[in-house]
Amino acid sequence: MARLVIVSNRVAVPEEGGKAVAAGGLAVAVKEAFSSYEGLWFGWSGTVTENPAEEPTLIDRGRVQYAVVDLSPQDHKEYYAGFANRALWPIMHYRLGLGAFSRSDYSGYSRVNRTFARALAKLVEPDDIIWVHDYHLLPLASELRGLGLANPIGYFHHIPWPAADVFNSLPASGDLLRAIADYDLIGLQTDPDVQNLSRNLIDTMRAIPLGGGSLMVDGRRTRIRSFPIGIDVDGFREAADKAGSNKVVRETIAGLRTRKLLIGVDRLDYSKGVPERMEAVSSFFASNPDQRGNVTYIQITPKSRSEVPEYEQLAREVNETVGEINGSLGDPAWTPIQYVTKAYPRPVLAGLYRAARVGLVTPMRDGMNLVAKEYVVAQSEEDPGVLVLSKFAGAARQLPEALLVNPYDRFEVAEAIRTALYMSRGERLERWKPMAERMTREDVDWWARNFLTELEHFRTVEREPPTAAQAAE
Ligand SMILES: O=P(O)(O)OC[C@H]1O[C@@H](O)[C@H](O)[C@@H](O)[C@@H]1O
Repeated sequence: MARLVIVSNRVAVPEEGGKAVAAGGLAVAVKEAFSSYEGLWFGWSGTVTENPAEEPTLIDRGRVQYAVVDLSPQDHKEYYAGFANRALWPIMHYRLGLGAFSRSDYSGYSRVNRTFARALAKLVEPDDIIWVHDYHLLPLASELRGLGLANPIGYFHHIPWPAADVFNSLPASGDLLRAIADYDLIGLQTDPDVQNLSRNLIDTMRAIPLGGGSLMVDGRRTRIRSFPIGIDVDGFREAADKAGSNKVVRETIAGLRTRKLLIGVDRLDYSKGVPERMEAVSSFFASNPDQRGNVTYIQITPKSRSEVPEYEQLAREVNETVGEINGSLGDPAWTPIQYVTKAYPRPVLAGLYRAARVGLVTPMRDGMNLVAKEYVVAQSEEDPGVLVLSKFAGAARQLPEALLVNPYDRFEVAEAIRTALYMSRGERLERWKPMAERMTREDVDWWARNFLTELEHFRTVEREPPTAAQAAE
């Protein structure tokens, strides 16, 4: 059986006995990819230690072997908290003002990619296909090629790929564009992301388009295509169906009494637009005073990347915003915003989504946004709620029946909340049905299968040099 090797910064090693760990979107998606392969999942152990071992720790769990490496404090600071999350993350999310580039962080990022490649190369067999995930590992294929690996290597970028002028503001952008072309297949979330990267490679690297998404860059052929990531629809729907028996869900619903629920669930990240959303909810109550006391907004926002100063600052800003809004609008019998920073497991979230009349998913920019998809899938088919979705989330392309909003315009979002709350059941059903069908068709399995089927081609056909006609195109 052909082996699949997955590489990602975070690795979700299941507990012994097959019990899955609490997993984010990336981990669930990657797990799905192993359903038709055996193989290896390589990445950071999540541990930071003074003297990390050079060899990865190997953990066997059935058909998948996990190979994890620790990071030194310097690696963690420069590679993860520094270049990946203070330079690449803001730039990829179009937040030029938040980007903090440092040469030492970039050299740490390059060093960790090199160290990962050296450790991984020893574990890869000639027949393996390799699938690398996310922005922490842009140069990995290039490092692996430098060590002589000729295996098909694919890359999936979970976050947005910005327009050339934005990306090229990053001082290391030229190196990264050169390095990314060492992947055989590059998967992005949406077609605009594909256009942004392809255009940049053509204009900046003089790449030659070969048709069908293929480009010749510096004598190497790569293909760029969109593969919108999906969710585990069956698992999520089942969780929502069973959620009524969950204590947290039951008590939350009981606490609402007759109030309608607005829900937001996001990692605490400035790309998610949490304070902006709170301001929009505040505007809604300001212009709809009759709704005060009739609607509750629950915002669940687990803390994230607290070691990065911009995230610490955001945590303070959100606390202040919640305090101000609750203080000025609330009364002893009603708190407009219930804000929690605890992470809840899937059954609780699925139950809360189902109970919520409105799902508020209003990122300032997002590669895809799986919460939007989960909210849709969790709805009851008799009485579905309404999704208010940012037009700057990749998911908006697959969910055009949602109420699409500009998250920078708090009044537009406030108006959409009002429309959602007053929407008839007939219109809610009409909007929800096509979205639910699309989510079911385009689920995580569809996503993984599409990417891997295409990556498999690179074992043979795609490696052949372009014909004269293609090269002249
Ligand atoms: O791994 P972190 O920094 O805690 O962030 C959580 C996840 O955030 C996602 O949005 C990224 O695409 C993932 O790669 C990442 O793992």
